Amino acid sequence: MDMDSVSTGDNNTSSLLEAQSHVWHHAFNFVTSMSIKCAVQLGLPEAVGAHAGPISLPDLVSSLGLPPSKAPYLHRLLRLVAHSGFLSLHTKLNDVERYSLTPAGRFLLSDNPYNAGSLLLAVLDPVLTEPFHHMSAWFRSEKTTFSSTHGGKMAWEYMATDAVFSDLFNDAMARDSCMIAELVVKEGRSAFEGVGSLVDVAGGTGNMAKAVAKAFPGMSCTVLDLPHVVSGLEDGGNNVKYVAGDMFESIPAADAVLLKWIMHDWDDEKCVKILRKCRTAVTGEGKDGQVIIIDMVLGNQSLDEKLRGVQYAFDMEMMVSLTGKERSEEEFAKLFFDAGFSSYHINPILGTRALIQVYP
Ligand SMILES: C[S@@+](CC[C@H](N)C(=O)[O-])C[C@H]1O[C@@H](n2cnc3c(N)ncnc32)[C@H](O)[C@@H]1O
Ligand SMILES: O=c1cc(-c2ccc(O)c(O)c2)oc2c(O)c(O)ccc12
Repeated sequence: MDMDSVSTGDNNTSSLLEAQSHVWHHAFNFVTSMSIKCAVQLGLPEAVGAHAGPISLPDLVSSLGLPPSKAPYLHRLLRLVAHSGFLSLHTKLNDVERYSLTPAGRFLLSDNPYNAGSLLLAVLDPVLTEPFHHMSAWFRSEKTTFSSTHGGKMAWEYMATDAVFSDLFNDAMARDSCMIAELVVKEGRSAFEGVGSLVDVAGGTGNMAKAVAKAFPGMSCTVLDLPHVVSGLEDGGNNVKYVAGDMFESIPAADAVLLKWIMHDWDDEKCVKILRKCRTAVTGEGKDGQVIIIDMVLGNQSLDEKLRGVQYAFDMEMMVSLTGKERSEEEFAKLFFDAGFSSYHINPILGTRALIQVYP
C-alpha cells in the first residue's frame, strides 16, 4: 500500500501517533468496561472497602478467596481499574502497593444505596450488549425500529421472561431512584410542595415513591408498573401503594404524576399516548395538576464533554435496546404540546438529567 495516500492532513509523527491512539482508546474502551464489570463480579469493591486502610495485593487475593496463583493477574486488573478512577494507589508504606476506593469506586459497593454497579452489570450483560452486534445490519435494512432482538420479543415483554436480568435491571433502577430522590428532595423540592397525591407512572419497585412520601409526609403515593415488577410488593407504610397495570391503558387520578426515566424508553407516538393519559390523570375531578418528568435533555451547553458523551451513548442504548431516544428541549416541547399541555419548565438540577414540570 502507498502509505502517503493513507496519511492525510497533518502527518507529523506526534499527530499520527495521537490519531492512532485515539482509535485505540475507543476500541479498547470496551475492555476497560468489561474489566470493571469483572471487578464488581469478584466483589473487589467490597473487599477494598471493608479493609481497615488501603489493602495490599496479597490481602486482596485472600479476602476475595482467589487461588494465590492469580495474584499477578489480579495485579494487572487492579492497575486498569485504578487507572480508570475507581481505586487510589498508595505506594508509600514500605514500597508495597495498596489500594483504596475513590468516590467513584464507592459507587460500586453493593451495600451503597446509590450503587451504580447494578447499572454497569445490566448495561454490560450480554442481553444488552448482543444487539449492538446487529446495529449496522439494522441500518442497512428497511426496519425503522430496532428492538426485535431477544427472540423477537420487545424489551418489556422480554424482561417478563428473564427473571435474572429483570431483577438486575430493576435493582439498577431502584438504586438510581434512591439517589435521584435524595437530590430531588434537596434541589427540586418546590416541584412537590402542595402536592397531595402522586402517581409514579412506571415507577419500578417504588424507591422513588417511598423517598418522596417520606420527605412529604402528607402526600399519598401510588406506584404503577407492570404486574411482573410490582406483584408481591407489599404496600409500604409511608402512604405508598402499588398498582399493577398498563400506563397505556389507564393511570390513576392524582395531583401530580411522575415519569422518571420513562419518556426516553419510547418513540414520540408512544410518549404522546402516555402523556395524554397523564394529562387526564391530573386534570380529572376539576384538578389542575402537573406532570413531573425526570430525564435527560440534550443540548445543555453547560454540560462538559464527558457528560455530553454519556448522553449520546445513552441515546444509542435507547435506540438499540428499546425504541426510545434522548431528546432536546425542542423535541420535548413538541411532545408536550401534541399531548395537549400548555406550558413547561425545565430545571437542570440532576447532572445529565433534568426535572421538567409540565402543566395542562
Ligand atoms: C426505565 S424503567 C424506570 C423505572 C423507574 N421509573 C425508575 O426510574 O427507577 C421503566 C419502567 O417502565 C415499566 N413499564 C414498561 N412498560 C410499561 C407499561 N405499559 N405500563 C406500566 N409500566 C411499564 C417497566 O416495568 C420499568 O419498571
Ligand atoms: O440501559 C438500559 C437498558 C434498558 C432496557 C430495558 C429493557 C430491555 O428489555 C432492554 O433490552 C433494555 O432500559 C434502560 C432504561 O429504560 C433506562 O431508563 C436506563 C437505562 C436502560
